[in-house]
Amino acid sequence: MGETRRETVPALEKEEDSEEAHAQLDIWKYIFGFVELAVVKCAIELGIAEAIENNGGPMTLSEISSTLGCDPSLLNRIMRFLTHRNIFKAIPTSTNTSHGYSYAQTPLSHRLMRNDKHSMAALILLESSPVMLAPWHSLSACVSANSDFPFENTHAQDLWQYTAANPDHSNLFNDAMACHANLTVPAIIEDYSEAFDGINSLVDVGGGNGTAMSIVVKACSWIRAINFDLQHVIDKAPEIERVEHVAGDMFVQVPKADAAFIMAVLHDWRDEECIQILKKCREAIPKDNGRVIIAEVVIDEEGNHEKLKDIRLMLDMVMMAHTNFGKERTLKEWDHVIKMAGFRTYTVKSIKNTVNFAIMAFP
Ligand SMILES: C[S@@+](CC[C@H](N)C(=O)[O-])C[C@H]1O[C@@H](n2cnc3c(N)ncnc32)[C@H](O)[C@@H]1O
Repeated sequence: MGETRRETVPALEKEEDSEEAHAQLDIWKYIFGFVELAVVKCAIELGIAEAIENNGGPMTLSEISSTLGCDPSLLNRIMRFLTHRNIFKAIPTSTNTSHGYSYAQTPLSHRLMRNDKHSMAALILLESSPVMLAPWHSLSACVSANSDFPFENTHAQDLWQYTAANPDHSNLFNDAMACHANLTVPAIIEDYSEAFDGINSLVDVGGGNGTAMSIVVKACSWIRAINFDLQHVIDKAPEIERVEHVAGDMFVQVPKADAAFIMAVLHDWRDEECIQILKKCREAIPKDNGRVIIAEVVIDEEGNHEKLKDIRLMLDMVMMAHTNFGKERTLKEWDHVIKMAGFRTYTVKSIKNTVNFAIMAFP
């Protein structure tokens, strides 16, 4: 019998092989990265989650397709894709004559409903709209030439001019921001209620349609709130008890209050503009015991929570595509703008289950 010889594979070669194998699979994520967004948008537009919810329980494919007026074989493939990603749950059902599935809601599918308290539908519809997708095609031109801004290059106006001139897009944008507020503000109140202690009046700078302040005044009955935004946004804002809507320009003046709240606004602007906005917030609050509550992402260079870090880095890319100079900031970058705006001191607190932090700045 001949001797069997076993070659020893050097560790480095093994590692390279495994990296190669991972790359071969991982690259598909990037080739078809858009598919998840497109199919989820399709599910929202069809109203699949609403149909199951209105039914009061799981539905078979033929029940969903007849309710929605869809082609059953195409819908079957959509449902197979969505259940594979745990967006809906497929429950095996069998009768004497057939085998199949019933489809049930999951926490993720609830987020695809337009009127659910956890709805993210408007945010998905905004990000998947042709208006917001088109600028991504100009990202490399912007980075290499460092001149053209993707959104402005595509639409000949910046995001704020575009929303002012296009009421439908403005409505979609404000509804999407309301989803963001519904997600983030209760989390801040839950995790950091002290932020609102001792405040009788609060102004939300760039508050959109007032969703954030409607949540705050409900949770903190002692607070009277001002929702401050551009005229065309305020014109469409619904009436909210104990919330006064005020139109204006945050670069000129912010309405006076005991404290200012500013969420997902500063990341739209470059440092010089941020400093200007923060100075206007500082002027709006009392010198001795006022505070500005900044709800924003902090990019953690070290990154100890990979999933959240990934979302924060994606948001930074979104800022690049949709604003002229906007960016998500590291703690060092926040330190710079807050100090340059004349604040004496500040605290930073991460908010559980959200990508946001609450930075409290004191004049
Ligand atoms: C990204 S949205 C954030 C909305 C809201 N704070 C939230 O987090 O859901 C930015 C907001 O800033 C408002 N904004 C932009 N420029 C402004 C200005 N010069 N003065 C006041 N608000 C402005 C926009 O209309 C928009 O509502």
